[in-house]
Amino acid sequence: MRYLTSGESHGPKLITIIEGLPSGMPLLASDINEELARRQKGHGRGRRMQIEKDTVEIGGGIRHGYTLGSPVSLIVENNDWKHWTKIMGQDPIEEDETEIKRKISRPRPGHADLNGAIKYGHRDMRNVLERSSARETTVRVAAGAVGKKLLSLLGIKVASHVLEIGGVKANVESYESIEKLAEISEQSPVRCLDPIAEKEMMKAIDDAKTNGDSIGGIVEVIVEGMPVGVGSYVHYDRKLDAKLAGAIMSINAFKGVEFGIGFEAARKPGSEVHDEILWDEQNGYTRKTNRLGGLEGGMSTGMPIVVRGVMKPIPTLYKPLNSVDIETKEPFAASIERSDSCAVPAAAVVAENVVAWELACAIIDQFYSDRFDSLLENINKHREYAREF
Ligand SMILES: Cc1cc2nc3c(=O)[nH]c(=O)nc-3n(C[C@H](O)[C@H](O)[C@H](O)COP(=O)(O)O)c2cc1C
Ligand SMILES: C=C(O[C@@H]1CC(C(=O)O)=C[C@@H](OP(=O)(O)O)[C@H]1O)C(=O)O
Repeated sequence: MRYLTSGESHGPKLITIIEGLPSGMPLLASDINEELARRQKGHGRGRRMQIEKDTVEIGGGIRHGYTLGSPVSLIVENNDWKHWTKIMGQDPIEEDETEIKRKISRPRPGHADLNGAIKYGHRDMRNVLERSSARETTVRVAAGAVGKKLLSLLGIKVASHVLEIGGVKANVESYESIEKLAEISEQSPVRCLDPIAEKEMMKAIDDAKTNGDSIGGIVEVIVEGMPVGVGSYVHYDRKLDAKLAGAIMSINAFKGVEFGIGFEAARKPGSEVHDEILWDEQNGYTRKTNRLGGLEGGMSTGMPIVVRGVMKPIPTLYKPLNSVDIETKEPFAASIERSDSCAVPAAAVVAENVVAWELACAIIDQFYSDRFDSLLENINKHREYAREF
């Protein structure tokens, strides 16, 4: 299964085409819109989120609430486009339209601007920033929501929460159930399970905004119900942990990823890292602990998958950073019009959906069928086989 996306941040629309979904899978626009609305929330977002109200139009691939097995195309309109029709217009422009032609020649530190301009030969860096913007995560979430729907129909649940913002850590040792975790994080303006940390996180975001600064954080995605043995140890590009790490790292501003106890493993002896194997009649093989986050040898262990990602602070700051104008080569202090001061809560939703997509792809690869009903049958047979192994 794969998807491509197209669209610029202030262009008319964002589009994704998903190929490889089985036929006969229930799928509604509302399944996707729910995830899109979740991505738009969170304390610390800028004015753009008040302009947009992301919903999908289904361009093809679905009939009467079920997938057809043909490519599914999803389209999200940019409400902001109406303010940008001249600057982002697709037709050639006249020589004297200087206002519209004004080029962005000042690269913003921390963005794709300078490297992208050099790579593609753009002297107007708008040609870079429009596509490198995290606006594109809208349609990545739309595709991820389809993956998440497929997983849920197979009994696999995905949820996320925020562990840290601007150095404020949530005190979360355990969670009651994945449903409860999803419910509590959904109610929090920063998607945090710890009510004390939640308030401190919100204050940290407000302080950063007041100071013209920005802050990052850590998000955690948890997956329950994955069958054992998905992914593979036999070749590098079939390793499930590598795919999940790539998916997290592909989110704008993400700079690190870890599974289970993650980097802490470097500081502990093996006896405190590896998960002892247990067996009982009802469940088959399980683990005494889940320090390795549900992954061993590039495959799922059947325990919950626990993956975390680190988001750097938003690079566009009201407090200007120094840069160099590519036309004059003169230094300047970057000034900006609008930006998020913290997008960690929104990024948790993005992380949840890119993880769901990757797992859905791995499941389709392994239990392949053109039909959803036999995909479900294949996975259930595998679950039974693993239990009796
Ligand atoms: C949900 C989300 C919202 C973001 N909003 C902004 C923003 O308002 N302003 C900004 O400068 N960067 C924002 N970013 C981060 C930039 O898109 C990102 O840092 C930039 O594209 C450079 O990519 P890199 O940080 O991965 O190297 C956001 C990222 C995410 C995931
Ligand atoms: C539009 C979204 O996020 C945008 C991501 C972003 C960036 O540079 O990544 C910059 C901002 O764009 P704008 O300058 O239009 O306000 C954010 O609002 C979104 O998440 O839907």
